Amino acid sequence: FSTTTPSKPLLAPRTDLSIAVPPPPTLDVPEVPTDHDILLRAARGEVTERTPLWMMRQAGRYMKAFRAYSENYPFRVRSETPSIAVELSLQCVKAYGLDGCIMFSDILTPLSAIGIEWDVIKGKGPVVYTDVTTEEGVDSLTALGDVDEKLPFLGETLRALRGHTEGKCTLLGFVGSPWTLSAYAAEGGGTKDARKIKHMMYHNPDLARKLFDKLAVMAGEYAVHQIDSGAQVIQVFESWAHHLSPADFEKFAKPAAKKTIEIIKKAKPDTPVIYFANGGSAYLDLQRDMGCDMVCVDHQICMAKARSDLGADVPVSGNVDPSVLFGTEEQIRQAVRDCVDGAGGPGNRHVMNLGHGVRQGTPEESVGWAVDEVKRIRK
Ligand SMILES: Cc1c2[nH]c(c1CCC(=O)O)Cc1[nH]c(c(CCC(=O)O)c1C)Cc1[nH]c(c(CCC(=O)O)c1C)Cc1[nH]c(c(C)c1CCC(=O)O)C2
Repeated sequence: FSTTTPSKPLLAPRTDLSIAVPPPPTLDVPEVPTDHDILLRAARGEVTERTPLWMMRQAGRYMKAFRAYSENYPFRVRSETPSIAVELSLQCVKAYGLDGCIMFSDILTPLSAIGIEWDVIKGKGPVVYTDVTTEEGVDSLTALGDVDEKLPFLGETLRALRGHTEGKCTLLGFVGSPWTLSAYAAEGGGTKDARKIKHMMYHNPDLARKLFDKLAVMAGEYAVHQIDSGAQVIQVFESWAHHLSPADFEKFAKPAAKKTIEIIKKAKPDTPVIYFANGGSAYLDLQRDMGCDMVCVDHQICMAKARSDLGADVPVSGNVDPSVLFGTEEQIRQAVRDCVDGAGGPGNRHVMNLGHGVRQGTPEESVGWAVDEVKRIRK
């Protein structure tokens, strides 16, 4: 991987994309690891020689090299400038030898292409400015349209990333699930109780479904565009499943997510799709038939039970508690071994991950221990 660290902050205004010059894709692969595509194979549901891994939010502020950028550029500049997004995606992969590289972007990124304005504010998190809780609001949302025209950085970033990762590791794209995106938009950002989207669901279910449906189509088409641009696996993030009872998941979120997955699989049957419902481990039985290739599991359940709830035939991803990374080296290694064992042993149609994202403040060396341990456990 050839990437660079900024020597001085580039104080570009956030609308200035003139620095968006990605380095040409480099295909100078010095030594080709035989397991370069192990994550892709496992995500397809194949038995592998060991368990591959990547970590949700593996590109993040826990890394000093990442903070060199996050302290100097706003989020949208970082994620919408291909040269920076490429660098931020690769930092952790280079540092730890992860089996997967996920593009540095956000689930909210495509919203601006359908008429929903948003930003990530330092110290506050994501903010959505457009009201989607009214009939007019929902009707005003447009189709995704031409992504290369509306969000040109996306394809550019993925194509450059694929040049860097080819023969080395698997490139992951991702989308937010329709329900989680709708909830983010309705709430206007983070929420304790998702009250506004629930109000819509209970008082005006037809309007709520219309919103979920629009976002389901958008997310599906956006994922297809990512695959056309080089993504080899897609993860669908139902990040706010913890706000949903099993009944509401089944009634509202599941049909919408299934629609997104259906659109992806119809256009790209060979690209594996991983579905992750954060906080949804109490209703894994409802996720058996999402139409995805693999179900990612949060850390509120032990992996052996998750496997049994899902059925042994369902490939799984997850689910080491991200907080374990604040523990000792031995505790971290043990948690990784327990997770591999819980999934039925190394390479048993399992992609190792955390049960949610790497937490801010995680010691950088902890991530290294987790990666090292999973790579040591072979058949
Ligand atoms: C819910 C969600 C969001 N964004 C995302 C999700 C789904 C994953 C999950 O459940 O955590 C997806 C996401 N966001 C980001 C990635 C990058 C790739 C990766 O390393 O996983 C991915 C896959 C970068 C990011 N996206 C964001 C950050 C942190 C802020 C920053 O870097 O400036 C990163 C690294 C902003 C963001 N965007 C969002 C949140 C909650 C935040 C964090 C806010 C904060 O901590 O201040 C919404």
